Amino acid sequence: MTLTPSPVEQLNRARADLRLGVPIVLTGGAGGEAQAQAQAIICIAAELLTATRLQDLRDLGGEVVLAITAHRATTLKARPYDGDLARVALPRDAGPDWVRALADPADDLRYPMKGPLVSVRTGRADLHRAALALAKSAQVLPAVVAVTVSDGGALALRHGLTLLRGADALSDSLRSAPLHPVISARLPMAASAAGRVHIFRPDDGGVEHYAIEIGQPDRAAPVLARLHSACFTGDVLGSLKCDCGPQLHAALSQMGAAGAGVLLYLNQEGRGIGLANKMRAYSLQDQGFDTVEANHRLGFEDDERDFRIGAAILLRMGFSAVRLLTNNPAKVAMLDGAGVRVVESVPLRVGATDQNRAYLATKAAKSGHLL
Ligand SMILES: Nc1nc2c(ncn2[C@@H]2O[C@H](COP(=O)(O)OP(=O)(O)OP(=O)(O)O)[C@@H](O)[C@H]2O)c(=O)[nH]1
Ligand SMILES: [Zn+2]
Repeated sequence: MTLTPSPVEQLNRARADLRLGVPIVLTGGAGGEAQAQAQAIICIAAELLTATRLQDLRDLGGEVVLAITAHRATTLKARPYDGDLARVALPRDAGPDWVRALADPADDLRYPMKGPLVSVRTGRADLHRAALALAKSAQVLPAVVAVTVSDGGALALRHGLTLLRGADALSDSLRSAPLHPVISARLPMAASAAGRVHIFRPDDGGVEHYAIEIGQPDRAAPVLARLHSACFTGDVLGSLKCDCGPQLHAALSQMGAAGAGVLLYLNQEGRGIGLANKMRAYSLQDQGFDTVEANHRLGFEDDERDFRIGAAILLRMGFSAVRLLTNNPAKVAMLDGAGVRVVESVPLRVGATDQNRAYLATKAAKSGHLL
């Protein structure tokens, strides 16, 4: 029936509910297995948990766990029995503050002893894994409080909760939404009077991305291109902690001077973790952790970006080969893997400051960037 939300629409509701602190219900069985179909969890984003909702979860009668990624578990010395994640049992007397202290590393150094933490090793973790992927896509901390329930469908119906069926296969749909062009308009810029901004919107209701086309690049030849990830602090505020602002402006100037080029402005703030989490990472960096360690302590990978989005936009615009302005070999590999041929990697070394020297050195040492 067309009145019923599609799985993608339902996914968006779930993402919004997680950001609100409203519980969602996930059921398994994407592969058609009866055993997995019977699996269900109800979960709430840890950073938004209230005492009342925690009590409601306890009243369901099952074991309440906090699912965290293996990176966060390692910091907390909790055993990640599920490989890439751990399900930490909530002690009976633990309240929302205890949960938040586990999810959020802000006070790790002030209160280092949080354990001993006991990880659950029985039962399946597929749905917890899906819930963590959803939390990342909602740009909240990757930590969810969850209870396994027997009839997820009935529970969701009874309480008017968003239900995600077949959620054990969620990670793929979260990452590969197709995009469609919305509008494009002329924009004269300092770097070039012949600028044009194109807006692309993903079909899954995720954030929009932009393409800035300069001049009239020849679609039959490799185009001078840049995949730029949003950096509010660097691009807008002129932060000295990174090199993003100078890279953005240097790339546009180079394209302006060449008379043609395309710069994708991808809304993947903070290497895909969102601005709030990036500021959490900055706060950890002030405690002495480097950019990679800070991401890990928060429970994220070093880099959560998906550059296939960039490839999809380039292909949609008719560009299948690029001369890519970057110092990041991972961008080259991702584009190549996604069907856009990188004929040349053009270094973009600008914006080194006393304040970002250590940051750039860490990216070179740990993330494979070329100095
Ligand atoms: N999580 C996190 N993100 C950061 C930090 N500093 C900068 N960023 C983000 O890192 C991204 C940098 O993007 P880019 O300049 O496109 O990428 P890059 O990997 O440095 O590659 P090239 O600049 O092409 O060499 C932006 O999304 C910034 O917001 C940090 O300390 N932590
Ligand atoms: Zn930056």
